[in-house]
Amino acid sequence: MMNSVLKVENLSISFGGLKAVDDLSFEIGDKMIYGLIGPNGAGKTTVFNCITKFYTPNSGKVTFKTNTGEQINLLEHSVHQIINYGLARTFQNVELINDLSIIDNLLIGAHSQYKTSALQQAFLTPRARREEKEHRGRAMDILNQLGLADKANEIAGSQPYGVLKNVELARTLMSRPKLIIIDEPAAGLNETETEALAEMIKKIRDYYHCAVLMVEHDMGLVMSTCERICAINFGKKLAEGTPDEIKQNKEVQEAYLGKDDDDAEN
Ligand SMILES: Nc1ncnc2c1ncn2[C@@H]1O[C@H](COP(=O)(O)OP(=O)(O)OP(=O)(O)O)[C@@H](O)[C@H]1O
Repeated sequence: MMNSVLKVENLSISFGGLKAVDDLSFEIGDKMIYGLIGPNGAGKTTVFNCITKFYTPNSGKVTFKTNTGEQINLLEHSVHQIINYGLARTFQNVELINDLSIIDNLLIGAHSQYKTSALQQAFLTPRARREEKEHRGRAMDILNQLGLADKANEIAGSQPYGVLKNVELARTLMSRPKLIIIDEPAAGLNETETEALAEMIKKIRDYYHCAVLMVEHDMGLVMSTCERICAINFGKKLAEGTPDEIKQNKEVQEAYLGKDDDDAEN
C-alpha cells in the first residue's frame, strides 16, 4: 500500500442535474508531485474546491495525513484547522498584498503559526518580538533557499507576475505544509516564466519534503513536473499513471484532441 499524504475516495458532487465529479478516487504519495488534468469543464476546479473545503461533496472521503502523522477526514474539519494540519494552497490569481514588501507578505503567511495573541503582538511584548524575529528569519531562509532573497524588500506590486507566482509558493512554506495544492499555476505566465515555475515547484519539494498537487490545464507544465498524473473528463477518471503512460493513453488523447486527430488540427 502507498504511503500517502492525501487519499480521495469515491468523491462525487452534482450541480443541479450535472455530475461535476463522479465517483473519483486517487491517491498522492508522500513528497510526490502529482497532477490533476483534464480539458475545460472536466471537473478539476471542483475537485480542488472539495479538497480545500470550498464545496461540500455529496459523497466520498478525503483522508489527509497531518504533519504529526495522524489520518484525518478533511471533510470533517474547518479551513482554519486544515492549514494548521499542514495543507496549504495557492490561488489561480496571485493573492498577495501589493503595498507590502515580499518578506512582509511571507510573514502574513506565518499568521496561523503565531503562538502569541494579537494583543501581545500589537503591544510588541518581548515574547511577540522574539516570535516575529523567528518568523522573519524563517521567511528570509525560504527566500534565500528559493533564490528570491534579492526581492525580500521589494514592494510586491512592483514585481512581474511570474515573480509573484513564485513568491506565493514561497509563502505557503511559512506554514510548514505536508501538501501544497496549486490551482492552475501556469495561467497568465509566458513560456519562460512557466519553466521557472516548474523549477521552483521541484525545488520546494526537494528542499521542504512536501507533496504537491497541481490542478492544471497546461499539459507542458504537468508533463515536465509531475511524477504521477490523474486525467479526468466529465468528472470521471480517464487514466492515472506516469507522464509517459498518460501521454500514450488513447482516452486521454481523445479527450484533449477529439476522437479524430485530423479534425483537431483543422
Ligand atoms: N458552482 C457551480 N454551479 C454550477 N455548476 C458548476 C459550478 N462549479 C462548476 N460547475 C460545473 O461543473 C463542471 C466542472 O467544472 P470545473 O470548473 O470543475 O471544470 P475544470 O476542469 O476546472 O475546467 P477549466 O479547466 O475550464 O477551469 C462544469 O460543467 C461547470 O460548469
